[in-house]
Amino acid sequence: GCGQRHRRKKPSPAAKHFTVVDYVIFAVLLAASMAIGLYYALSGGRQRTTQEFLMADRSMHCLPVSLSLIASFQSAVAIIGVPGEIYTHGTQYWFIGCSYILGLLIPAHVFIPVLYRLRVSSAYQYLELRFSKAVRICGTLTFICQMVIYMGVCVYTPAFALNAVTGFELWGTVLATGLVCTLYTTMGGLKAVIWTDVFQTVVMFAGQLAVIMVGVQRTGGVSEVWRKVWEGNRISGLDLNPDPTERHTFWTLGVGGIFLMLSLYGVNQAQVQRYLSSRTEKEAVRSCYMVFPSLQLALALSCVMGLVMFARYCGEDPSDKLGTSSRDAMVIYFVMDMLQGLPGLPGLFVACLFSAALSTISSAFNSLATVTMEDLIKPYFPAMSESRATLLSKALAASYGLLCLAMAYLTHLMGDSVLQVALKIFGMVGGPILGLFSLGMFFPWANSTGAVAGLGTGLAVAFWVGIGSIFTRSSGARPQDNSVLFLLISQVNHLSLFFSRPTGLKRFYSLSYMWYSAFNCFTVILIGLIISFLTGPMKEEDVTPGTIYPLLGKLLCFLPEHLKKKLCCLSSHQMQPAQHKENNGLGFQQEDGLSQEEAESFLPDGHTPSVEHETTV
Ligand SMILES: O=C(O)CCCC[C@@H]1SC[C@@H]2NC(=O)N[C@@H]21
Ligand code: NA
Repeated sequence: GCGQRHRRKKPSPAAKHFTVVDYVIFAVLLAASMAIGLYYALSGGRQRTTQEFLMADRSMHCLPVSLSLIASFQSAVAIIGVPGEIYTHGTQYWFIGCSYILGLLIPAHVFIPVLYRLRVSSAYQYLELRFSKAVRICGTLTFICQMVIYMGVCVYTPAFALNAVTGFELWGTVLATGLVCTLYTTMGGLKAVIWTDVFQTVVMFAGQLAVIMVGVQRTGGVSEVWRKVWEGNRISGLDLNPDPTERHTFWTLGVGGIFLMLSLYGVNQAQVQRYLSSRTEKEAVRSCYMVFPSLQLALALSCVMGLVMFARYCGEDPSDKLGTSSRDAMVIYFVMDMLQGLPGLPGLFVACLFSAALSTISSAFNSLATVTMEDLIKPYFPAMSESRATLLSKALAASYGLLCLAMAYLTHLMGDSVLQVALKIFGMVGGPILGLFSLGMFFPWANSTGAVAGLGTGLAVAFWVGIGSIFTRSSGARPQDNSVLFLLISQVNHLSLFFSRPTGLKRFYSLSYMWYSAFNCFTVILIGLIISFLTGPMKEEDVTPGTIYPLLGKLLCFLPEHLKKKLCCLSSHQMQPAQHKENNGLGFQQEDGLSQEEAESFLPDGHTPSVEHETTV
């Protein structure tokens, strides 16, 4: 127990109410977001071209880009799910912070240089350059599925949690959030999405900080909180258990988490679009570096919030007070319990919750509209006028908004821990996409057949493990017994009993969901290489310049040049040098000139330096 010195009075019953001030603060958040959307709809180029609407005229500075990068994948799921995780299982999850080092360095020095120099708008254009149009379409469709499901979770989470505790109108909130977000994204384009992300990230941090400060103060101060948390052994040590079915260890979080980060910050369209909207490549790399401290802060705030919550309730089960055993709803209960009687603070936390949700959903809308436009429509309608293309992009953003509301309802049927649901989605779908890009960038022999076969196998295995894990109770979220999904599964349960009889398969299903990204990534690469060699590997000269990252060359950089050339059978010219004015290897003219510093990177005799020197880490 917590060694409580005195019998604490039972917290007041669950029904917490908002004062008018709280609703006003929530309304101010929505209005401010709308205002930013309107501003960018009426200023600059007034969102008349897809270059502006989808790529922010490639003019962004690193500060807004870095805050927008964090906001894109830090939604209400983390704000609610992480404290619930720490409350229940202790601070083991905090070790995911170790994965942020390589999880951001590799995107900064591998993925950004390759993708930025190809001057693409959609990350999946890379797949056409490296492989074929078919591979690009498969990548785009996979990304669309991933983000549509993820969006549903992000819209549903804050509304559900608030409704469970405060009676906050559930579907009215989902509708309000979805509509406001759709409006400012459709009106203001990527510029509005990035600047609302900046504003919403500030609100998000402020809300969490307020809860922590009031919570510590009301739970008897820092030392009292530390004592209770320590005695409740919620401070987890370094768990070096190598067992891959162990849910959270240093390996699943610190190493498995790297692949999760690479799938998000390396190849996910939402993040790639932000890198590509930067003024120069160096600005994009800088924004990636700047993500690190803010991401660690976001992680720390949500973990500390979980510890303060533990100090307050000492591991008590909330179900009697709340009517649901969901830890996620308990976090809201804790917040309302702490902020009760401080007018405006509950409203600030609600604004924090919805800022987290809005900034993620708007990034998803905009990136979905971009890839649909660039990958699925433009190639078939090359003659489409700029104004029609922009109008269509806006219509797409709006329709994705409505689709996301439908997905929110589907989330109603999924497991109970939203954090686990979100991380599983990233692992099951983001992992194979990371594998596809890695196959293309690091293995010159890989061909299109191998890429498609690899992706297909990777997704099939990913869903096999993911769905299978729902049967085996050990590894992850279980749908609530009354949920439709559960009833569906229990119909086939006898099948699963049949499957899960051999321990091997049961162990396979029990793989920690934190390994999904790595496991699925390697499956795609392995199958992709095998099929490529079986169907005739690609030759070095057939590979489009600039689509290969000379991994071998980098790893063996200590070798003398001539040895490297012989060994890596890949000379450094494979890596696209910084683009020259007239042609960017894509066959179409570059809309805008190079930035000053990129232009200066050319040597006086016009020879473009081999990228080796430019991208040395
Ligand atoms: O918050 C969400 O919407 C999804 C859960 C967190 C996604 C991953 S976890 C590692 C990285 N750190 C973050 O803050 N978000 C991503
Ligand atoms: Na967010």
